[in-house]
Amino acid sequence: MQSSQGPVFFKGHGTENDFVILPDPDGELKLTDSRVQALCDRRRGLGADGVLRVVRSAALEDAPPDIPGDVWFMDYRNADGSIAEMCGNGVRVFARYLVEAGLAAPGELPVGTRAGMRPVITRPDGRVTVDMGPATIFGESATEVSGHRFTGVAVDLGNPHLACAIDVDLDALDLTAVPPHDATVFPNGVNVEFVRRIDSAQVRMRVHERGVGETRSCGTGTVAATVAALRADGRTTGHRVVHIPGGTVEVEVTDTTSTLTGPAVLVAEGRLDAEWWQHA
Ligand SMILES: N[C@@H](CCC[C@H](N)C(=O)O)C(=O)O
Repeated sequence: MQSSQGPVFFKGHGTENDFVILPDPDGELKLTDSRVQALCDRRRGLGADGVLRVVRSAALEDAPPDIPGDVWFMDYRNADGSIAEMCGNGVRVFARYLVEAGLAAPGELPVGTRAGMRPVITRPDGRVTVDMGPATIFGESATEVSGHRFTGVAVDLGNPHLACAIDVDLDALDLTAVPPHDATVFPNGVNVEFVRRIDSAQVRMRVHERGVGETRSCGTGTVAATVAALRADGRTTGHRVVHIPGGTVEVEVTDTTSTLTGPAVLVAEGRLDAEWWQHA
């Protein structure tokens, strides 16, 4: 059977935070909320936590002013169609795609995002490191999940996080619903992380992502969680290995920036059916 030919897509993931990648160098695709929702739907679409549109920044109608015109821009959407400023796992998968597609040379490359430029390094072993910029604490807040009240730090990584260092069984938390949060601290919603210390070098984390639900990993979330874990150990800088349900990443927090290192995998490529895309 030959289906009518719609846009090309790729599928990839970073520690099982999965994405549909849509190459759109000249900004020609009309990426509506309902198309994003259909693509990300695990039954009627391809299934993913989010969509990464690959567009030249010069072709973007609403490019942030600090993004040069000649870089590749990661236009990120959550599974519910909402736009987010930044995605730490997404930007690593995005860089892997650029290199595999021959659009960038392996090694160091700059990626434009709504949170600003993010320098990325692709490594021969398949791991990708991204400079996530400063992880800025902008307050303290609280949430309540499974009968427990948790306090945590509000962390800005371009997108908003509430990261709670906790001392209860992580697996016992029900993260099905959006954790309640203070809308005066987080007027645009929030990603909520729960992080538990294993030892002085490692932590475990679970996350409820804004615009998605519980995911198996969140790159910006692992950095926010590291900030909270370091703080619980009386530190503001340091390195942590972060174990999430979808794998393991490494985070370094310094006085001026933070880095995230982990795998980035492409698993498939294909074409959307033109009729499906048109009606999505
Ligand atoms: N999974 C991402 C974060 C994606 C955006 C987030 N859901 C938001 O709305 O801010 C990551 O790896 O950082």
